[in-house]
Amino acid sequence: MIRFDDVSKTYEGQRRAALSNVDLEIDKGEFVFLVGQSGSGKSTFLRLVLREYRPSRGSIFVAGRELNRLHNWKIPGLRRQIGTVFQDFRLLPGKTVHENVAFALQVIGKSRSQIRTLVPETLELVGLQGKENRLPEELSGGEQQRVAVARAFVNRPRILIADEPTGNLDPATSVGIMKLLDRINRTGTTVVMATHDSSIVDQMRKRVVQLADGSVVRDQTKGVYGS
Ligand SMILES: Nc1ncnc2c1ncn2[C@@H]1O[C@H](COP(=O)(O)OP(=O)(O)OP(=O)(O)O)[C@@H](O)[C@H]1O
Repeated sequence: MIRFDDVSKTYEGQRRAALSNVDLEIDKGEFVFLVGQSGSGKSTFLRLVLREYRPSRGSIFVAGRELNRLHNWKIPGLRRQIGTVFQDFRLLPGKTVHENVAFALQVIGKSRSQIRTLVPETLELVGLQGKENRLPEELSGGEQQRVAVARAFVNRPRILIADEPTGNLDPATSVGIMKLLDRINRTGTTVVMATHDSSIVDQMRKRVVQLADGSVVRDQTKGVYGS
């Protein structure tokens, strides 16, 4: 589903590479934690998958596409296959829970009848039924992150990318969000999650890829946070 072939990325004006010589393959349906110290290259990896940047060297394949060869006009099509969740939720503040999730479908041209089915179904999946008409400010952090997960998943993407999704949540709430991501993963969606949350990684026992200074230094099935 995602393959990096000898990928390096040096940002403009930087001397040191943010990623260097990364070879990594993530199969369909896998759940992978990306760990490593701040600045080790986790977000850079995720941003390359989204084609927010191009690699300086090497090839990246995502959902059957070689990203170096992807025309700019095909980038929205790529991103439709990839749901994203971030630490800071990124909800639209003036819109209700229902509107936030529906908006993700409107922008990709889904019909009103599809939206009428998919949004309630997904809000139920994330446990937010009954809260459809609330505004983000009327929700707890954990609930806001559930909205963000619903928005990322409502289109049933093939890949879900999560960058520190539990970074702003307390431990009990974080466990709830992880159960949700696990459930989404069990539907066949590939999940790649960058995190500093050692207890979550240790509890879940999924594949762990560790980066250090832009290189993969550990790739462990059913891994733990620290080696
Ligand atoms: N837009 C950018 N321009 C220049 N350098 C960047 C940019 N984004 C990241 N970097 C640099 O690339 C390296 C890797 O950063 P990256 O954000 O990928 O790390 P990270 O592992 O996600 O860190 P964190 O855990 O703090 O989010 C760092 O040295 C960082 O300073």
